[in-house]
Amino acid sequence: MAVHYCSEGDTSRPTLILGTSLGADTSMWDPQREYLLDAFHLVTFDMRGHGRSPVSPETPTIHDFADDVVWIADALGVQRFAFCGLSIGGAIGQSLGARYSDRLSSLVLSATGMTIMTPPELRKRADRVLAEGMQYIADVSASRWFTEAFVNDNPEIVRRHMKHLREMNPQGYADACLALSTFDGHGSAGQISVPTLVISGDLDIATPFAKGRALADAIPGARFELMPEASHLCNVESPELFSKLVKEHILVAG
Ligand SMILES: O=C(O)CCC(=O)CC(=O)O
Repeated sequence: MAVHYCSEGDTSRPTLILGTSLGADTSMWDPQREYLLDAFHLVTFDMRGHGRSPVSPETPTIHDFADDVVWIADALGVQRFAFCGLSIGGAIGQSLGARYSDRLSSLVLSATGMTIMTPPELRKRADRVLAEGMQYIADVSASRWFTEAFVNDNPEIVRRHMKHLREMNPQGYADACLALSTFDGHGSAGQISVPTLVISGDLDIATPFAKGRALADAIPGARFELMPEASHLCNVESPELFSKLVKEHILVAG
């Protein structure tokens, strides 16, 4: 389906599409511009029901979100692209890797796993935001997304992320929770044939790094990198290291 996207930089460079976490919008990738625009044509997008994208006409699956990424590439006239996704964005990356290897040059799967949380937890979250709105999830998310040190040192950045979460459409958030609740990459990870890097933060409680390591072990030839003193939004907490890992992996993969 048609979703909102931003295309930046020199389109003659390799295209890198960046997929956000649950409850985030394209601004999640602002810290990467400084480090990645010199090497890539950068594309960011809002998932269905997030940011400026419309809510899905039906409850989406992770494959639907992945199909939207291919829709964006088609709309831009891009045949082959690299994809980097974080958390639910990493689940979307797994779907792309297993189903669209002809379109992908390489993959980075960050702060993610073959499953994320449990189906009952995700269904409960979806029910709760639909009943109560986004405030409750905004209240608990700062400590799940960022280390305590980052929250203390960067109150304005954390406030901006929580504001977006609080103000987003509960239906869009609930739909993405339900999509994640039915996703299980155990059966498909072995089918991913593009060069893949898995990145985890060592202090991530939302998607603990053991999940990232297990994902890397399940994908033929995948490499695993553990980021120190980093939590879930490790791209925001340590933009320089995160971007360096992404850039090196994609440029070496070619
Ligand atoms: O971030 C995601 O895409 C899914 C996991 C999540 O929502 C992290 C959290 O529990 O806040």
